[in-house]
Amino acid sequence: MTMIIYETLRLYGPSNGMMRRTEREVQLGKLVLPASIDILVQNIALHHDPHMWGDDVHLFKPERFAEGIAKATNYNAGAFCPFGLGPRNCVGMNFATMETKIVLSMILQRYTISLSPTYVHSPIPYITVQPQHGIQVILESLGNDA
Ligand code: HEM
Repeated sequence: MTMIIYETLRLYGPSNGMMRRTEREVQLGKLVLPASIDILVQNIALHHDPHMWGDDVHLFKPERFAEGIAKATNYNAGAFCPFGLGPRNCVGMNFATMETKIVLSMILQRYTISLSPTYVHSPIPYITVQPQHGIQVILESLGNDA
C-alpha cells in the first residue's frame, strides 16, 4: 500500500509546487538568481522527469518503490518531494499518509473498487492537482461486515 501511495503522490500529488524566496544572489546550475525573488519549485516537474525516473516515467508503476524511496530516486533526495523539502516541509505528512492507509484499509476490507467506464483521465492543476471531471468508481460489496 505504501508503494501505491508513493506512486500516486508522484504522478498525481495534490501539490504542484512550493514557493521559495532567495535571501541572496545564488547560482543554480547555469542560472544566477538575484536576491529577493520568489521561485516556484515545481515538484510536479521533478516527478515527471524522465532523466530521474526513466522512460516509463508516465506509467503508474508502484513497484518502482519496492526497495524504498532512496533506491527509486537513485539516491537523489530532491527527486521525490510530494510533501516539500527542508525545514518548512509539510507538517501534515505523517498524518496524511497514516489517514490514507486507514481509510483505504477500511474501504478495501468491505469493497472492491473499479473505475467506472464514464471516468475520463484528466488531472489538472487548479491550486492543487485535481481530477477535472471527478473520479467515478464502482464499489462492489465483498458481502462481509468487517
Ligand atoms: C497528501 C496530503 C498532503 C500533501 C501532498 C501536502 C503537501 C504539502 C507541501 C508540498 C507543502 C509545502 C512544503 C514546502 O514548502 O517545502 C505543505 C505544507 C504544509 N502542509 Fe501539507 N500536504 C498534505 C496534507 C497536509 C495535512 C493533512 C496537513 C495538516 C493536518 C498539512 C499541513 C501543512 C502545513 C501547516 C504546511 C506549511 C508548513 C510550513 O510552512 O512550515 N498538510 N504540504
